[in-house]
Amino acid sequence: MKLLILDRDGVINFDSDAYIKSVEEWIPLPGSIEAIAQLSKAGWTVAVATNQSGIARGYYDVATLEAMHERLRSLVAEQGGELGLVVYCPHGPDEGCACRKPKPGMLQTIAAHYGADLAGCWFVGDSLGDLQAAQAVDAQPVLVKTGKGLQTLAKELPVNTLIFDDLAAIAADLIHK
Ligand SMILES: O=P(O)(O)OC[C@@H](O)[C@H]1O[C@@H](OP(=O)(O)O)[C@@H](O)[C@@H](O)[C@@H]1O
Ligand SMILES: [Mg+2]
Ligand SMILES: [Zn+2]
Repeated sequence: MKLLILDRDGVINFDSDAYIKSVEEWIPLPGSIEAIAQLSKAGWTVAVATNQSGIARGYYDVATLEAMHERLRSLVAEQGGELGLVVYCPHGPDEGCACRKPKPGMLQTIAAHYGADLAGCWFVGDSLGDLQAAQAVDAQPVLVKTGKGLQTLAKELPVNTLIFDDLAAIAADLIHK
């Protein structure tokens, strides 16, 4: 199956060092909603794997987080597309969970949900941890220059990392391949 997995903050929406703490603070990056809709209309299943330590830190609650994801889902639907499974890690960095990136737990959850193989599956992120999570399960690490992407570009990346300007460029590449 054509499965594409996306990080959320810095890939789909603007990120902030102060965390994205409300639906009002959750603002799509230019072209990202259209990109997801076009991919889904072209037969891609688009899923999301996002760290949300703001939950553990008490910055926002699960209901607020899910309202953000409902907003995302409805915006994609308005463009005629369909968003797939959204998986989040609500834990803090010191909790030792299995789901927080760079651990690949969320990618594995998504793959199991769809009965899909992660080998070579594109996982698009803006942080090194996203790329490392992909690498851990032989998925294809893909870096975008939005969000924290330009800072990440200056770090030592997994050798096979693909680099794109933004999610719209990824959609154009995958749809017109
Ligand atoms: O990029 P994704 O995984 O969708 O979500 C990242 C967010 O959960 C937040 O992750 C935090 O990292 P720490 O969780 O504090 O290490 C910081 O980088 C915040 O700026 C960022 O908004
Ligand atoms: Mg991110
Ligand atoms: Zn977790």
